[in-house]
This record gives sequence, C-alpha cells and structure tokens, in this order.
Amino acid sequence: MQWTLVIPLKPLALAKSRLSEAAADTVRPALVLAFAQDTVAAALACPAVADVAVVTDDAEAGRELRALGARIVPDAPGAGLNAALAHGAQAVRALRPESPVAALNADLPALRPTELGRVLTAAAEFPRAFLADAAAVGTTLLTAAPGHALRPAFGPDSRARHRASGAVELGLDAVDSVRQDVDTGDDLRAALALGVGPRTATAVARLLIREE
Ligand SMILES: Nc1nc2c(ncn2[C@@H]2O[C@H](COP(=O)(O)OP(=O)(O)OP(=O)(O)O)[C@@H](O)[C@H]2O)c(=O)[nH]1
Ligand SMILES: C=C(OP(=O)(O)O)C(=O)O
Repeated sequence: MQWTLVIPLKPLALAKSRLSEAAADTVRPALVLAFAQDTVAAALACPAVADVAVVTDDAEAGRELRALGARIVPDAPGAGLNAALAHGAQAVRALRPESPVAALNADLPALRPTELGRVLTAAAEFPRAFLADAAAVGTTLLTAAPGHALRPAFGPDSRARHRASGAVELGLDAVDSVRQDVDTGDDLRAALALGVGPRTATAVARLLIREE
C-alpha cells in the first residue's frame, strides 16, 4: 500500500512559539523551515509514501518544499490545524479517491524513512490509526484507509481524543524518530540526540554560532 501524506505547516513567522526560549523570533522561522524540509525529505524517501501534500499559506516554505517534491495546498479554511488537515485530505481524495491518507506533523526533524515505513505498514491493518508523540500526550501521525475519513483531532491531549474517536493506537517500539516532535528546547535536544536531518543540523549550528 502506498500512502499520500498530508503535512500541515503554519506560517513560519507564527510557528513554534513554544520554542522561543531556545530560538529568538529572528532565527526561529529558519529553524521551523528546516524541520519541515527534513520531515518532507524523509517522508518522500520512504518507499511506502506515494506523495506528500503540504497545507500551508507560507510562500517561502511553499517554494522550498515544492522544490523537494511536495505538492502545496493553500490553507483555504484558515481555521486552524484540524480544518487545514481535513481540507488537505479532501484535496488529496479529490485527485485519488482510493488513496490511503496519513496526516503527519511538520516538526519531526529526526524522522527516518524506515521507521515511518514501519508505522505506515502497521497502520494499514486498520480503518483509522494513530501514533502517540514522545511525550505520550499528543499525536504525530493519524491515518485513514481508503473509504474512511481522516477526522483529525490534533491539539492538546490529542492522544486521548484520537483514541476516543475510534482510531487504533499503534503500540510500536523502535519508531522514536516518528514520535519525536519538537515543541520546546528540551524536545529539540532529544531530536538532536536521535540524529536530525541535514537542514536542521545546519540551522542549529547557525543558531549556536550566533550565540557565541
Ligand atoms: N496549515 C496549518 N498548519 C498548522 C496550523 N496550526 C498548526 N499547524 C501545524 O501543525 C503541526 C502541529 O502544530 P504544533 O506542534 O502545535 O505547532 P505550532 O502551532 O507551530 O506550535 P506553537 O506555536 O508552539 O503552539 C505543525 O506542523 C504546525 O506547523 C494551522 O492553522 N494551519
Ligand atoms: C498538535 C499536536 O502537537 P503539539 O503537542 O506539538 O502541539 C498534537 O499532539 O496533536
């Protein structure tokens, strides 16, 4: 089974406000873009992924992520994360009605294609499935098999809300890179310990040089 991924991305200047203690307003947008680039590049390198649609209104991110091979879908609803994801999933299904669809966060800079493949293979057994984040409170990935709506419920406590919605929680080991989203400085340190992609590594090195 080959999946279409829907990846939501806020305008860079507004994204990742919780990272402000680790990265000032002047440098955070570049770091957020690097996370998204490494996430999209790793997703496109996964054999279980047919294509990637990024839902964003950010012009610079749109250009950079299109250059990597993603399709860009404007955030037409402009009504927050779940509306953006539902819109992206609809846009995908309008083109490919039989496509299995997965929502994936754009803040997974350590994402490894093999681990993403393992998660998607496990998810293929269920109508809807999800993977909890490293903090075990949120969600990094939600899937919908052909014929099933995504029904995203991301945001605070989304692990419990996705479970309550009937999606099956994937209890997999050794998929840390798919769980490690980056909201805070501590999350960024955890992602660096797992090993981040090349754009994030460069962006973090620039951050450290500025601090000296
Ligand atoms: N297109 C779109 N993406 C969104 C929106 N809100 C959040 N996202 C994306 O959804 C994913 C998960 O969101 P969060 O982890 O809460 O990220 P965030 O909102 O940038 O972080 P904070 O500002 O710290 O709350 C990230 O990839 C965000 O860029 C939205 O309104 N539209
Ligand atoms: C949007 C979510 O992530 P975060 O905790 O990164 O805001 C979520 O877990 O549903």
